[in-house]
Amino acid sequence: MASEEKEVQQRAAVNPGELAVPEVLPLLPLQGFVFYPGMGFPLQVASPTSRALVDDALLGRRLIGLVPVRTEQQDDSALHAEDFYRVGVVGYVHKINKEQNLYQILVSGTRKFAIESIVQETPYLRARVHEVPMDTVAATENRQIEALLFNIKSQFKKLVAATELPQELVSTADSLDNPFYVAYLVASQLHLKLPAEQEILEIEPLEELLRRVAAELHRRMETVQMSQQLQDTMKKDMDKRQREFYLRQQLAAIRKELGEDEDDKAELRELREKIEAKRLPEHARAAADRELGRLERISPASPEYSIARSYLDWILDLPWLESSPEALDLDKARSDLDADHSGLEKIKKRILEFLAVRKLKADLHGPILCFVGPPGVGKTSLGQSIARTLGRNFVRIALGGVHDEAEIRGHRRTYVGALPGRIIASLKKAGSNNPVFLLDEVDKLAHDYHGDPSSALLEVLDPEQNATFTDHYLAMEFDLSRVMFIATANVLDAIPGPLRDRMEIVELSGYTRDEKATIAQKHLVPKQLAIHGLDHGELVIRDEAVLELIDFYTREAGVRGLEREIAALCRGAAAKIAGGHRDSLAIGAEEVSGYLGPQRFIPEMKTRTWGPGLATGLAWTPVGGEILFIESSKMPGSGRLSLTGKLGEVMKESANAALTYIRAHAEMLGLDPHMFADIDLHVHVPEGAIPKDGPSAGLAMVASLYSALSGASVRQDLAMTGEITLRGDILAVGGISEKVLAALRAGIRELVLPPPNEKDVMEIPAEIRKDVTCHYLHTIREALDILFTDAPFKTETK
Ligand SMILES: Nc1ncnc2c1ncn2[C@@H]1O[C@H](COP(=O)(O)OP(=O)(O)OP(=O)(O)O)[C@@H](O)[C@H]1O
Repeated sequence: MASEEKEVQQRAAVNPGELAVPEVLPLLPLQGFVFYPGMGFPLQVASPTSRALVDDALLGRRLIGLVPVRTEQQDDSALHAEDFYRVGVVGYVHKINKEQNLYQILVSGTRKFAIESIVQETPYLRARVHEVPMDTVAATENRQIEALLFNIKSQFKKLVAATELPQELVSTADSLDNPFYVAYLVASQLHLKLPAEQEILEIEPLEELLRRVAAELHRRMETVQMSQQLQDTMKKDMDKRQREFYLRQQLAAIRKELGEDEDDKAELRELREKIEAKRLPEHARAAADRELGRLERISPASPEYSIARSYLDWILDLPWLESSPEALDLDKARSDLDADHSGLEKIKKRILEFLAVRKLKADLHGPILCFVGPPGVGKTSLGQSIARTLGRNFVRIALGGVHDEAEIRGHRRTYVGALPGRIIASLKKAGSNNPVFLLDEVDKLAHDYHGDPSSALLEVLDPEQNATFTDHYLAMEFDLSRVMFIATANVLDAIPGPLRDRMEIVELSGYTRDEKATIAQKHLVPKQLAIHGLDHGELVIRDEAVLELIDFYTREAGVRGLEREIAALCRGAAAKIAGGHRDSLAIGAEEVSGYLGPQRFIPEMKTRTWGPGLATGLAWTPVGGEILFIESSKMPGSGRLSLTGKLGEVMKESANAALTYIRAHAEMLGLDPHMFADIDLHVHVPEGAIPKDGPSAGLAMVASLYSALSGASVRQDLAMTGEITLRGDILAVGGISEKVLAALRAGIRELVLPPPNEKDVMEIPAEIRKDVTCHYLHTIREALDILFTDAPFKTETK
């Protein structure tokens, strides 16, 4: 044994790198790895065939062919030629350590070879081979190679630093002269798959080899870095969780010590009882149970607890199955509506018809009532009356300025501070699932990038869809089909089209002076007296005082301002009575200013000095009708027309059309057709702060301009509205009932109107209609005849 070892040592003195590649080599199969030139390490040889191979090799020059095999074949003796890769490395066996069935050999790789053919198959493979050169001659000159080598070495250094590779590898790589060896050393540390390792072994040109290794090194580096980042975040996460866990444990211990955990248990018990007692549909009960289960699992101190808790509260607070008993008695409805509102005959009739149809067909998915009209005409209070007469709860949902879909439909629970939308919140407020919802000011819905609230409303109002309305916060269905929706708006045109299609529009135009007086005495005064704790005997507000308020302290279509002024009178009187000065008071017209200060509105007609160039038009605004003065003036100039008073485009155009009409018909109208070249005209519509637009002032523009040009005055007791054409026709306009009311308010009782609008006038209640005289005229020429008592064309015709 001793002599054998000696022999091995002697042989080891040989420099294996200098040994030439023999022509024939025994092939030792390598399972799953590549042996690169320049490397040396111990191999274990177990199979009998391979052991025989080693034994034979030791008898000769100790050279064996180390060739990786493609297949994962455990038994070496079953391998065939095609299982081997084509290129391998010559191995020199330095040392052998034999145990019973296992040889341990120390081998170093020297040169590369390629298999040409197999010369022997058994007991092990032997092949005819030739050397594959590792040419380093070019390397010394090549800058590329130099750069690549530098790059590989420095990257490798980083890799070693970032991983658990032994530090010595860096110095080994630095000390190697042969660039091939450097490449192989690095490649062997990159955890490459066998095919990739073998590919590297097979690359012949040095530069290509170095590029490949540099690329693989780079990829490996990236993987290491990514895994490190991952590791870092996981570690942070773990640390945080561990800390939280620890703190919670502590907190639980403290709470236990303080006896608070009993409180928590009691709270949860109470919640469970509540859930059991509450009438809930299946899906809501399941959600409530689920949430309660979560509450039981999480700590009461965690933020999730309060989120889950308030969600559960919402479920418990909603009227899923509670509804008010519905009692619809049409006679009672009639008397309720009458008791709450004076006048409004046509509207009440429409409401009663609407209710009657609902009574006949309870599941009728009918349209939604929408009250359209100026402020303070009783839209909201009609809704309240309907709810009262039906015995349902009433909730008002203000939609003015709502611009976010989430306001209707809520925020998902993933948002911090999420809440249900207004529909669900209002249901909670209503406390029953069949309330009357008044959707106030649907015309003021806005929309922006947060989504369109009107589309969410569409779903709410659509009988086909609203049984399964889903709020984002609740994230489950709530049946809205029993809710009665009523909408209100000031301006019909501003209601989003699809919403308007689903509604039955009921227009309220405003009240006359007399109607306002009746409403005041029958409703507003008693209401305000009660609010201020004055009974009838203590304060009497006389009819003249109410008329004084209507004429000189308010200018409005509705009665909101009037109610406010009555409240002010009550406050003043209450102060006097409470001060002990008087037992009772009566307020007449003269006393009003003592309470409210000087008159605020002087009727416009009275403030005007009338004369040529003035005409009274009628305008429609969202808050009711208005009278509109048009002033024109002529002066020496060069034929220009200027327009002032913040007029909209359409109104400017109608001023131009009015002038064109007059110029084109100058002779017929008794004017000098040549005068226009030497004069400038100025049309002004006062109260400039109010924006004005629309074509309906066309006729008043003609009257005003003609009056200025001819020097004849338009009749002061007459107002007009109508769009004009250049040929002189008068076309229909909108807002007639509001305009008629506005004229009456201003004390004007004669109107010039387009003939198609006669039907609108007929819609106005007869007792108001009887106070006005309307002239329905087709052409401007006919209108001018009525508008002027004295004008050049009249004298000429005479
Ligand atoms: N015909 C009427 N009879 C009795 N009271 C009325 C009548 N019209 C309006 N009122 C009263 O006038 C006040 C204002 O009415 P309400 O608030 O309903 O107006 P609105 O049309 O809804 O206004 P907005 O468009 O600003 O909401 C209420 O106190 C209401 O009771």
